[in-house]
Amino acid sequence: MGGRYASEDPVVPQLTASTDAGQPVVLDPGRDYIVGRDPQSCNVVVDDRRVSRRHAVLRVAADGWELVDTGSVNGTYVRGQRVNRVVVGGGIEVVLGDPDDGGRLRLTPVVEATELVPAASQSQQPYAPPQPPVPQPGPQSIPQPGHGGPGPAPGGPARAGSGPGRPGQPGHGARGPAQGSAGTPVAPPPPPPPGAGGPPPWANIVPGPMADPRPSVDRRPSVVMQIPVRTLRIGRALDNDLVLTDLMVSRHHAELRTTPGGRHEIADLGSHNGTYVNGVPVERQILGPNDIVGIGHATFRLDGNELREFIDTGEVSLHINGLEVKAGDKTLLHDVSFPIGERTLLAVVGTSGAGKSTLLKALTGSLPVSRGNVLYDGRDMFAQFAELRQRIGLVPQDDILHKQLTVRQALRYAARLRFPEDTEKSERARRVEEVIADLGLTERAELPIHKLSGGQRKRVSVAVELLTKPSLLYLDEPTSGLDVGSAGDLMDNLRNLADDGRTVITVLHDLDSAEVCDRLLVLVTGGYVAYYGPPGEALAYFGKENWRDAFKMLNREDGTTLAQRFRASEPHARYVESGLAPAAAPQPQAERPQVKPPKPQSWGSQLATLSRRYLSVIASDKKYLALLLAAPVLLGALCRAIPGKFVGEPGQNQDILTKLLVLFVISGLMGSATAVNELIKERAIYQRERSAGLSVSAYLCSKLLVLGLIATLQGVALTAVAVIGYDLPDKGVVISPTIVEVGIAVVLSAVAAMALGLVISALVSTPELTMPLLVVIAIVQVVLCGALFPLTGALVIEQISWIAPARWAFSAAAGSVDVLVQMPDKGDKPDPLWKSEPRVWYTNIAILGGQIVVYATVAMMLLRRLDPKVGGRKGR
Ligand SMILES: Nc1ncnc2c1ncn2[C@@H]1O[C@H](COP(=O)(O)OP(=O)(O)OP(=O)(O)O)[C@@H](O)[C@H]1O
Repeated sequence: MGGRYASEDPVVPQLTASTDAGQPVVLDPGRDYIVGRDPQSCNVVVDDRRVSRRHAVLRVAADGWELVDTGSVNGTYVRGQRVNRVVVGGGIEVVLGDPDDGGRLRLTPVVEATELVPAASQSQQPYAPPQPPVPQPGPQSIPQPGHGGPGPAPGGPARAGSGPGRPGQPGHGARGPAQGSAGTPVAPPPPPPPGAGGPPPWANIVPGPMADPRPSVDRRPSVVMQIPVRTLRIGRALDNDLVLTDLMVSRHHAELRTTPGGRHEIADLGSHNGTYVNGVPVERQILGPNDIVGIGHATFRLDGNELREFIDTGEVSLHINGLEVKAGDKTLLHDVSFPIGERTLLAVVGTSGAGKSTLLKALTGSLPVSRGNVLYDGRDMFAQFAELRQRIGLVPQDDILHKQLTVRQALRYAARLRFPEDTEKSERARRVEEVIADLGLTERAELPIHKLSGGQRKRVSVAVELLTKPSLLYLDEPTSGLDVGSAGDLMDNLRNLADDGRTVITVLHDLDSAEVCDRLLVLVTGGYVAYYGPPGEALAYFGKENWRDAFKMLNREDGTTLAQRFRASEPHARYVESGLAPAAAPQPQAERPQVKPPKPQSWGSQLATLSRRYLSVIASDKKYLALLLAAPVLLGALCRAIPGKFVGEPGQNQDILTKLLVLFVISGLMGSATAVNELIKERAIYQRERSAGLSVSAYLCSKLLVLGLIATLQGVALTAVAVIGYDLPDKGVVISPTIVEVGIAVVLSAVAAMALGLVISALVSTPELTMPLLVVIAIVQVVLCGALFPLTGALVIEQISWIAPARWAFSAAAGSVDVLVQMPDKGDKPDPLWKSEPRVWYTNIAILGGQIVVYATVAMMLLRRLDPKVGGRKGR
């Protein structure tokens, strides 16, 4: 069996207790051990005068080994915090007698050496070797209990503290090392040797017990401490009373205060990621006995005079109960229920249009569900989504990367955006290097992402998501487009990520990749579950020899029938029913208000980071940069090539309208062309970052700022090349020399057209649509600028022309160069906007400025419509 320890006890391991002096002591479960200064009466001696003679006791409790302070004078400390009781979990260091330099005691569960044996011996003797099911026609070939069946079902016999967990890890009760504690690394199960027959060794290991539906903070707290009489300040900085070494936590995050009436209140100290009570962000709130406080990856609960703390290191279970998703009258998912244990890799496969992406969207809160719920570590995920969304990582199908940046640059910008503003550069850099190493990207860290292979690029996307240490990692078809080798490597990476202590759920189109998964969910048309269980048993369940035949059958048969058949089956009883918590019956849910994601960074900081990243992206694309610089020069020269002057014989200058027209068509086109693709091409990045707290306005302003700068430089260059050297009136309408006035109109025309380009970019659903729309804008600008025919009094056309930046920019410049004086009088009614009067010029310029604001606002509204409607569920 997997997870076996040196002890006879199937669950609780022996414990090594080591101090700075003397030999480590190995303790067997089953009796109590006294820790203290007195060598006569103590089993574990800590030789320090501040340690009490009999200071604490070490023993096995329901949640594994615990150390309980037995009323010592100077106290017991974990990470500087005085504690009454500590759960050892995967290993912990406690300090006795003084928080800073007291006697150190390291407690580490003993893992048998055979747990870490190399692949060959593992594969010969798998952890819980199932007999490969014998494929036989018809669903009756489902393996029967006790006939080579899998290990204990989720929530069944493998209950907390009474059965094996995942291979190579301690039993449930012995898990959950506190963050920052000296956890014992456990080797993931190795892959089977090439060519080895039968299911892989992990195929039938039931991932984690789930029978106890209580949250981990109740079931297996990492630390239990006395609530201090005074205020307890919680945060990342070392000067806090309770230090959380978690980059999602602000330096001074929250305070637990004792009120004069003896009650306890949690108060947020202006943290970036928020303080939550029962999943809802609070500024301050009196705590009741049932309230769960969430701060970063930590949860707290008051229990009498004790404060229980649990650090979510990723080892949490998930129960999906009766999920139903509707779009209008159409039901996209029908009663989807399954449990997922800790450290599980789940593959979601199915027929085309079966609802795989819909399930992922529902689970990540981007699509409302109409029935059912999801329990994350025993907590209603949708009700507490504001807090729990921070534990979710999502790798969409499209890469969430700026491909021009290097791997390291992309990760550093992502870290800057996702971690609280008060994180040090060095802290972020450390985490970036960790994920680079974890994903095997060290060799490629300085390469631009576009030079990486598809599989490597996907790993960078995964690395971005891992920055914040999510407990749940979702991936949408990560292997699509990859060759078999790269897909296999990527799946091995996912396998390792799950083994390292998180739940990984991936949609797959390729069944070959699913073999390394613990569980397989097969969805069929209509959003029905046709199978949930180990991948190795699926074909036998369907009574087919290969997946081609299985899918033929799944496509042919009705979804309701397949779902009914599965509900009546042995795998359903074994892998679904027994794993669902008793209180998990599907419930219709009331509508809940949407809670905005926390903003880890202030608006200004986001703007600065986004603008810097955008500039880096442009600067690293040398060809694009060269084009941006060359365009105004070449097009300005073209404008110059048009015969005629800006100032000629009064009443005789035929060409002035043409020259001005071309000048403003070019400026408008340049402005729109740079912007029209900008939002649509990075929509996947935007949507992912948005759900992680990106501000829409900061994002849009970063585009306006950088593109506005480009448009300004291009407008100045265009004016210089096209106009310098020509005679202009000595004085402008308002500003002299006149070329400055013309330049202002050109620049504003380019910037307003850029903002209009952003509207289009936010509006379209695919990049292909932008080019036709760009052509439409260009033509509208030409026709409606006023140069081709008189607009004044032309009903409808005149009003439509108001939306064209060229209409106002052209008019402002026309006033500056005295067009009404220059052009021949053809008897047309003179355009009142062309008058060389300050009031008219200011009006033209002000409307151009207004257009920039209006177009930017429209683009922002269009971006906002991409936000998920609710983070969780909607009313029926
Ligand atoms: N907003 C919607 N309104 C109506 N039907 C929808 C909506 N979104 C998805 N659907 C339908 O729901 C079904 C499931 O779609 P989904 O994209 O989840 O399937 P899928 O299994 O991921 O498909 P594929 O494997 O082809 O990507 C499809 O029939 C799809 O047309």
